[in-house]
Amino acid sequence: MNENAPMVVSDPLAAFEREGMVKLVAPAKTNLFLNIGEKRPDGYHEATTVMHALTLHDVLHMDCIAQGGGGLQIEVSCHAREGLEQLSIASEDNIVHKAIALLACKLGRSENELISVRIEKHIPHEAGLGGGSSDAAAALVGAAKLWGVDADAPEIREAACELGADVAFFLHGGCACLTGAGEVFHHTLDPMKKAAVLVKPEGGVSTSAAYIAFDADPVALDAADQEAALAAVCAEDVPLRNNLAAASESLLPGLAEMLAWLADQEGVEGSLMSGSGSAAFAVCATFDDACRIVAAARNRGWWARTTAFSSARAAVIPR
Ligand SMILES: C[C@@](CO)(OP(=O)(O)O)[C@H](O)COP(=O)(O)OP(=O)(O)OC[C@H]1O[C@@H](n2ccc(N)nc2=O)[C@H](O)[C@@H]1O
Ligand SMILES: Nc1ncnc2c1ncn2[C@@H]1O[C@H](COP(=O)(O)OP(=O)(O)O)[C@@H](O)[C@H]1O
Repeated sequence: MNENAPMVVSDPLAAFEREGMVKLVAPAKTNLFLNIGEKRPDGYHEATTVMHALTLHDVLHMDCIAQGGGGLQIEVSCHAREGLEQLSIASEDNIVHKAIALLACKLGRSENELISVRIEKHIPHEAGLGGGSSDAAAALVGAAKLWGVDADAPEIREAACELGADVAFFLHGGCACLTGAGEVFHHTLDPMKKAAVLVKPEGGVSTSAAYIAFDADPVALDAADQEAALAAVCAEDVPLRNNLAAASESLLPGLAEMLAWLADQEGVEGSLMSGSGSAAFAVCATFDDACRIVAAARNRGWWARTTAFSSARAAVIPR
């Protein structure tokens, strides 16, 4: 090796990372199966879902800086990548901010310190891809690491369940069947090793708006599909169903057309709206099929990209 050759820095941010900082991966998810049931007295709905992590992910950089006073301070900045629309929310409204504050409270932590978080957003928001929930799970894992708290501490899972129905899944990742309001683990499934396409029309769907539209006109799935999802051992065995799709379609003109278009593409083995939408995924026979479908979707003006099913979870990236 030539010792005078210039050093190649593969990650440009690495040069700015302080010793002790933590970098985390926050994967997107899709729901292979989503069966919403009755509304409960707490306002949440019964849900049976099979979630699968995707290789598409956000990246979080977290640092802990000692302060002279003022207790816990949290600063979260969000940076849109890959041409995504900037998420214009205040630091304190970011679910990552809430996650860190909640975990500190549960751990009884009262040090004077600043937790600074920089989120690189690759996952579109209001897409049903769980970006915010995954960021929150990663922030819990990252804060625990910065504070020297065991990754299995029960406070982490408790905080995840309080932050939102989807957050707990991201601590587990891979493919899992969940019940309750979507936060109770039923069983783990063998993940799929397949290429996929994600497509999203302009505009998103608010999760709470989708649930309200669902209550106005509920759709029931077959009991046989519910049994198949609860019994499935592999991700491939899960029937692709989502009874929230009609509600989301009623909220976003153009969504139904996009879902029909995706289902009709050559090389698509199965497709479905992701969670509450507005993104959809298609399982593809080959990576070449996925690339061709992405190009065709972009020609129609939709956001689209290839991805793959993954066994990832929200986790620290080793340095
Ligand atoms: C629909 C799903 C499918 O995985 O997620 P997305 O596709 O939006 O990511 C989930 O059920 C969403 O989970 P999550 O996005 O964590 O929702 P939360 O923040 O907990 O709740 C947002 C709102 O959705 C409604 N909600 C959520 C979950 C549930 N089982 N019943 C509900 O009624 C409630 O009105 C709640 O105020
Ligand atoms: N870190 C974050 N990433 C994305 N959205 C966030 C974040 N923090 C708060 N939010 C808010 O939460 C909403 C839902 O999160 P989002 O990732 O869009 O979920 P989903 O698409 O799975 O329904 C967003 O529209 C945004 O207003």
